[in-house]
Amino acid sequence: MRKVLTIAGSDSGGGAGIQADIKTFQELEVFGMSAITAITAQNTLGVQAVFPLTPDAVAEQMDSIGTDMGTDAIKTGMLFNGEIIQAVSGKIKQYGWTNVVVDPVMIAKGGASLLKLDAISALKKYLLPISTIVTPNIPEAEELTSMKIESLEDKKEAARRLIDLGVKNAVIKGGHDTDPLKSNDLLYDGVNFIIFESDRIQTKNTHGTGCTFSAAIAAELSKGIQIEKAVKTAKDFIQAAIEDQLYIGLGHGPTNHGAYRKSLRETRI
Ligand SMILES: Nc1ncnc2c1ncn2[C@@H]1O[C@H](COP(=O)(O)OP(=O)(O)O)[C@@H](O)[C@H]1O
Ligand SMILES: Cc1ncc(COP(=O)(O)O)c(N)n1
Repeated sequence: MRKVLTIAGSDSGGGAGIQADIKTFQELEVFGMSAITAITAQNTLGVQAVFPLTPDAVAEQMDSIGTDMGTDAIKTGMLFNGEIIQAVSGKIKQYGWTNVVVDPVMIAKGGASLLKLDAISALKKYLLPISTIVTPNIPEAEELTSMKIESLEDKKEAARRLIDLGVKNAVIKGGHDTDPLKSNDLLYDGVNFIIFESDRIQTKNTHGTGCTFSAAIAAELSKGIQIEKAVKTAKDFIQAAIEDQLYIGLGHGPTNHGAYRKSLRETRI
């Protein structure tokens, strides 16, 4: 059984953060573990409160994994501040962990800040250079590269700038794109650009899509699967999860993490 560690925030609503990651790991048949960075009081209407943990508390959770179980891949989500980013980066280096997927979570869909502004430089300085892939949405990619993204050419330029920061691969996600019909993601491995196309699903229930997508990439990388194939599976996983709607809560509801495996079972029958 391959093992995957998520280092992220807890979402009491169960649709994003640690909860989305662990559900995704389970569905993709890997053993999920967690180091919690912050506890959020959150539901489909927004984030009501954030309680960050100390960098030491995060580091100790990582030590617990590192000194016993080990991990085949890591996914980082909400890291909240520069001190936690430094602690996480230090531990990844100390244990020599590879297959590091960084979802540079900055702002929740309702507008709440999940990363302090001054932490962006720490993300660029400490974490991206030791990462396998970074998975920003369009506003996050704009923030990391200090440029506006309005076209495919802009996305390509932003992806190049991300690789220049030392990360091996970058995928710029299309959820925030202005295209009303498509939600395409662009992967760049430093040599080739690959577009993962999908139809945009008309729904407000997209809470946790980015968390789920990056967790799925980490799960696949832990199995020794190559980046392009891992991103393809993650894209299929999130498309199925958004499509098979749950209608939970009054606001931006969660996706259905069981939908991808259900669709595989149905195609087998
Ligand atoms: N309405 C939608 N229809 C289809 N795919 C979507 C939709 N919204 C987001 N996605 C997909 O979900 C994943 C997460 O994207 P995005 O919403 O941009 O991330 P984030 O949650 O970090 O803001 C990407 O693969 C994106 O293409
Ligand atoms: C604890 C936590 N982590 C991350 C997100 C971002 O969620 P999304 O994937 O919708 O951008 C969130 N709302 N809460």
